[in-house]
Amino acid sequence: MADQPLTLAEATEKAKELRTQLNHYSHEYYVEDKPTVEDYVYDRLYKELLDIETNYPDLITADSPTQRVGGKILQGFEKVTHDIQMFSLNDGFSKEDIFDFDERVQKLAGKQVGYCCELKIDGLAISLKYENGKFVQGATRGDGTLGENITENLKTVKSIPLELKKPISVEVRGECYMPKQSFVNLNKEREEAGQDVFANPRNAAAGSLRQLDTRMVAKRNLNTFLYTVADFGPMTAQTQFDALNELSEIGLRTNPEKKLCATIEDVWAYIEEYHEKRTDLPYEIDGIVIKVNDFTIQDELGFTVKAPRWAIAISFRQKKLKR
Ligand SMILES: NC(=O)c1cc2c(N)ncc(C(N)=O)c2s1
Repeated sequence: MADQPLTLAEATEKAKELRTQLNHYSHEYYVEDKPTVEDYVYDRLYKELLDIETNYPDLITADSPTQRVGGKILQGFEKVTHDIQMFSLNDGFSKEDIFDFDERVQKLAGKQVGYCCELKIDGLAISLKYENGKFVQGATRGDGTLGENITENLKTVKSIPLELKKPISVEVRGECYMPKQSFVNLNKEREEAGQDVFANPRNAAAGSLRQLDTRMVAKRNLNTFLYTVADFGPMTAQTQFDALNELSEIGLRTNPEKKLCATIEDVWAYIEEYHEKRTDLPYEIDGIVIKVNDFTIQDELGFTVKAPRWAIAISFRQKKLKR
């Protein structure tokens, strides 16, 4: 005999249980890249939730996984003012530039300092605001002060949690990017459809996030790595390396290739290592970001008009690293 339809009370309880389970599986798959169930298990639970929401539309919540597929046609993107400026980085292009940076830092800090080294993801810089753990606003960098509100589009990016693991209010920054394979697949589709192809994954990611039809964005398989805490809220990290771990603990996706380097020689070894490895990565990088690890020293060094004195980016734009 066909299952008896659920009462509203049963449907409410079951929908809550399914949302929790599906969001957990989604976190494992999209944020941790370590799924513990097969796709068909996820799909079966998803269909069960979709059926309940179809019968009881009032049970649809903002953090339901069914809301990730988009469905809004936006009229445009409102402007967003970044209360905390999204700064740019000074660029270095050679080993000499990196060693000169270290010399300046040591002189200003009055001692040798440790560095947190991270891959420079070739995507689009974004800022994410969470209030009491709920995702409330996503914005582009824009000119660093004025960006565009792309919240609805970022809600379709599966690795951006709609709710953090802790009910805290924070603002974090990172990169939204298109994985290399997704870029190849998208351009193949576009070529077969007689459409212009994207020049590179960065343009493809930027073009995708500019779509006014959120259903289109949902199909582009965009991803993220978060790497900066703008508003710490109750977060307690005192160093960049710990902040990255704390971002991961609250449910945000961070890049696993980070390294704590005690000397600039170790930093240079990391740069050479990833200059070699970059073609094997499933996403494009355009360099390495080197930051003074200790936040107290970062605060002491401060900023020039346009960029922090405590960080530098080395570009991989040219094929050979200038040693
Ligand atoms: N413009 C910037 O400040 C940054 C840009 C980027 C980028 N594209 N990828 C990674 C990082 C990072 N791990 O800090 C930064 S920082």
